[in-house]
Amino acid sequence: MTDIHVRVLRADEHRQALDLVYRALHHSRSTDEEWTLRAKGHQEGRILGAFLADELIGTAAALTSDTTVPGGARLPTAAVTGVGVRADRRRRGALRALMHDQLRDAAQRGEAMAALHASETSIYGRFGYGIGTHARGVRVHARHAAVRPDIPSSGEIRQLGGVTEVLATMPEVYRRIGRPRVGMMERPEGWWAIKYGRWFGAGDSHEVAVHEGTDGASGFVCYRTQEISDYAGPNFAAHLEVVDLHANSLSALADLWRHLLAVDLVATIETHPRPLDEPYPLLFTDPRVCTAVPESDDEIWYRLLDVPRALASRSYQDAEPVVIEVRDELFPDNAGRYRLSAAGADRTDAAADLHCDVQTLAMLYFGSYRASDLAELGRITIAEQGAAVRADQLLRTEQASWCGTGY
Ligand SMILES: CC(=O)SCCNC(=O)CCNC(=O)[C@H](O)C(C)(C)COP(=O)(O)OP(=O)(O)OC[C@H]1O[C@@H](n2cnc3c(N)ncnc32)[C@H](O)[C@@H]1OP(=O)(O)O
Repeated sequence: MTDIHVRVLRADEHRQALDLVYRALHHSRSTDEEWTLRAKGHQEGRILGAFLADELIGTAAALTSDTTVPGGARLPTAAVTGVGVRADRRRRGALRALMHDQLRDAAQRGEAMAALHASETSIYGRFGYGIGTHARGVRVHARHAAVRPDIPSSGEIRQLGGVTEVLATMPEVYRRIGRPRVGMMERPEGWWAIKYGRWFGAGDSHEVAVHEGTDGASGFVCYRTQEISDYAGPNFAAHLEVVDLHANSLSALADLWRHLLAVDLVATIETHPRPLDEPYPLLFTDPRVCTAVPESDDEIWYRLLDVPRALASRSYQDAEPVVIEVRDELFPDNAGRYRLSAAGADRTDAAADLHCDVQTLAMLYFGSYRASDLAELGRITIAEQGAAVRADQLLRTEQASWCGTGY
């Protein structure tokens, strides 16, 4: 709709935008304490507002970050968050206007991709976002669980104190553990204030335990416990919710679980969404103490903004080359043919073996989907038999891609 216009919000408009998003997502309005934390995470120029006349009707924000891509390179990324449109002004094009301006702004900043957690899967594909990583929560029956004693321990657990120590320590801990998985992202400084500041704010009961190996931090877990029955009966129990967990080895992961299982009076433990290929049952003496939490498992949606750069920045497995033709209506400069080979990716004039749109390319890029499956599902057109299988091999990643950061 033409009478909607989008502009960067001034700092004095940010709280109004936050409350608009909170209402859109059914949260209560921000408290003053929460606002103080949130304000620390806001990045100048990255919160957009959609206006009808002079009335703010929608907003979308982004954090400046980067994402690890196959092969280990890190690509500048707009981590999109805080998207909402007022309930009484929906389906008039406010989101469309916000998304277009936001993507153009990110591209102008030199960001090779935009990324987001989607509230609903039906929204973002039209803007070129495709599912890049997957994740699934794990539920463990703590009273019957024990970590297998033959998994070697590789360090000590140190529990951190209050919010000051946590905020001073955790950014460096996260940096130290590195980026063991494709899809992991840089956590901007303000992210820690927003997330951990809130988890450790007044009236909250979160804890952080850091795993310290011989070379320094190799993992950490942030969790909180909640009573699920009172002291009166014989079955007093608490539920432990893991809200953030990263480890750069399975032995560090096992040690963190030894710590979690040592927390007394806990009946059940549930984790934030984990990588799909983490061999969870094998951590425990009885593999059946854990089950997947039955939820949808798309984690991060990516929009490739600079396709030539993105394709040239990732690594490829050893296989015969394939030429892929990409369509991109919003960023026509991305459109064209690219030759992918074990040596890298370049534009080419050669005939295409496969054709797909930029959304499908994002699904291939992180190795989370096989080209041959997407071809069977009608998302890729094949010009040459065997090309999809070559693309499967070239684009395969060793481990499941996973971000592990909520924003
Ligand atoms: C990254 C994040 O922050 S995720 C959080 C997203 N926010 C929410 O889910 C909060 C609740 N929802 C909202 O605030 C709004 O409904 C929004 C932001 C999802 C959509 O805003 P609107 O201004 O109504 O969207 P807009 O009118 O621009 O619609 C653009 C297109 O998306 C479609 N669309 C919009 N919302 C939805 C939806 N929830 N489901 C399916 N399609 C949708 C529209 O039909 C339209 O389709 P078209 O391309 O065929 O024309």
